[in-house]
Amino acid sequence: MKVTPLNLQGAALLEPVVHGDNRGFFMESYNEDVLEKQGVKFSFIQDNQSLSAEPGVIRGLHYQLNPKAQTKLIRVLTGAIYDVIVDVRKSSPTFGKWVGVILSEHNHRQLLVPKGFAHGFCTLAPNTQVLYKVDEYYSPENDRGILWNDPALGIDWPTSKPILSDKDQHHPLLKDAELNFD
Ligand SMILES: Cc1cn([C@H]2C[C@H](O)[C@@H](COP(=O)(O)OP(=O)(O)O[C@H]3O[C@H](C)C(=O)[C@H](O)[C@H]3O)O2)c(=O)[nH]c1=O
Repeated sequence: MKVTPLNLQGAALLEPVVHGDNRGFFMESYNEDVLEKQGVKFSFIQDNQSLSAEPGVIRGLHYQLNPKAQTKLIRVLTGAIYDVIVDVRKSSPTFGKWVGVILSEHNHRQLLVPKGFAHGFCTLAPNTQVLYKVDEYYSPENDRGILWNDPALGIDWPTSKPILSDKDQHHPLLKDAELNFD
C-alpha cells in the first residue's frame, strides 16, 4: 500500500498493490500492519456503504463534532467519485482550504480523512458505491454539515446542479458552522 501525504496535514492518498491475472485482480484493500509501518494507525470500528444511482449526486460536506469526530478511510467499490475534504480546524494554517481527488473502481485509490475535516463527494458515474471505515460511531447529535457550494470555499465540483438530500440543501456556510476542533 503506497501512502502519499496530501498538502492538508494528516490527509493522505492510499494506493493498494493490485495483483492482476487472467481472472481479474486481487488486492488487500486494508492491512492494519502495513499501514501502521507507514505511520497510519487508527482503530476503525464501523464500516459504511452508500449507493448513489446517478452521476452528479453530492453527499456532504459532513463532519461530526468532538468528542465524536471521525477519521474516515474512503474507497470506491463501483463507479467513481470526486472526493473532497475541507480543513475545519480554526487554528490550522490551512483552515478553510480543501483538496479534491478522484477515487474510482479503476484506480483503487483510497482517501484518509483526518478528524477536524468536513468530507463530501460528487459521483461521476451511475451506481457508484462508496465504502468507508470510521473510528467513531455515528452520532446524530454531533452530526454537522457545511453548504456544498459555500462561495468562501470555492470547491470546483464537477456539477453546479447536483442531486442533494434535503439535509444537504440547508447546511450553514463555514463562517456560521459550529466547530470545536481547537
Ligand atoms: C452517516 C450515517 C448515517 N446513518 C443513517 C442516517 C440516515 O437515516 C441515513 C442517511 O444518512 P446521511 O443522509 O447522513 O448519509 P450521507 O449523506 O451519505 O452522509 C455520509 O456521507 C458523507 C459523504 C460523509 O462523509 C458522512 O460519513 C456521512 O454523513 O443513514 C446511519 O445509520 N449511520 C451513519 O453512520
